[in-house]
Amino acid sequence: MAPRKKLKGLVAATITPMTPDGKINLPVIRQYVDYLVNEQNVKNVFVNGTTGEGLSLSIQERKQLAEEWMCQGKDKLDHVIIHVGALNLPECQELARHAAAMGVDGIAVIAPFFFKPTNKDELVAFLQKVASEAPEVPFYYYHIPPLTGVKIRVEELLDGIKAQIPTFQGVKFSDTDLLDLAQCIHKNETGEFEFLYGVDEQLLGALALGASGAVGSTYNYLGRQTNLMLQAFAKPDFALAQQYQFLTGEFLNFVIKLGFGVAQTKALMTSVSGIPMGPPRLPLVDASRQK
Ligand SMILES: CC(=O)N[C@@H]([C@@H](O)[C@H](O)[C@H](O)CO)[C@@H](O)CC(=O)C(=O)O
Repeated sequence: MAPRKKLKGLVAATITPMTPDGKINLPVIRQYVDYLVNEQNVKNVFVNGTTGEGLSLSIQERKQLAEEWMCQGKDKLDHVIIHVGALNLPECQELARHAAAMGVDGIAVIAPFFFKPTNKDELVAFLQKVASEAPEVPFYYYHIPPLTGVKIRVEELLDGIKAQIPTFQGVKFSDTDLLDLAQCIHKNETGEFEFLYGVDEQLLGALALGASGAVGSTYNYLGRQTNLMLQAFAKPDFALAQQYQFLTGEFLNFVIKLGFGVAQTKALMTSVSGIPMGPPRLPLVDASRQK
């Protein structure tokens, strides 16, 4: 595998723009890229994940989105990571091959969550079959137990992972179990793996433990502010970093009480950025129509 550029800064978990009648709205992605780069100072994206409703899209739609992000992000974005996870292996493999052919900067895979892996070996076997379809592409395991119900500890998964998945690059860690995260980072003495944290309201805690970066939905519209938190943390000015984390926390605490998810993220991003993100796809319902 060729030496790769280092992933620096925040990664926005992209929203999938849709038209009012539920089709993918590809033409707005150009404007979306410019908004992230120029208004939020965010130059990395994670496409077709949770926020992007990846598991609610057809394979064809996922490919089109990946292609559009690669095309519009050329010379503007630093890293385009494509989530290629699905409930069945052939679709994951097809998406992995497609992403590899486009020269993406990374692929990520969620644990399958209908028939679930029950232990580390089953999970690694599944991930390995996907990763091997893209042998030149850095591979991330996307750990999000609140949604998948797959609670296999990442710390366990890391043991011997490189031997089975030579492209293994790290983990997108979307869980509040900071003990597991800490154990992973502690094991990663040589720093060969990246741990990208995915619970935005707790990012500062993860940074203190040594997380290498962050992927999240709020960086679409709070990227500039969160970048200030990263700068304060790096300085180090912890008191200032805390103030930024408290601000994000106050906002999320308020909206979580009202019911916060992908539908609300779409509505929020539309009003903050002016880019029409449209409604979510069923079973999610438009935030403005919720009773
Ligand atoms: C469950 C969920 O959607 N988590 C978000 C967070 O960014 C989340 O929206 C944020 O922390 C607010 O709770 C991300 O981890 C998801 C994500 O990165 C993705 O869209 O793939």
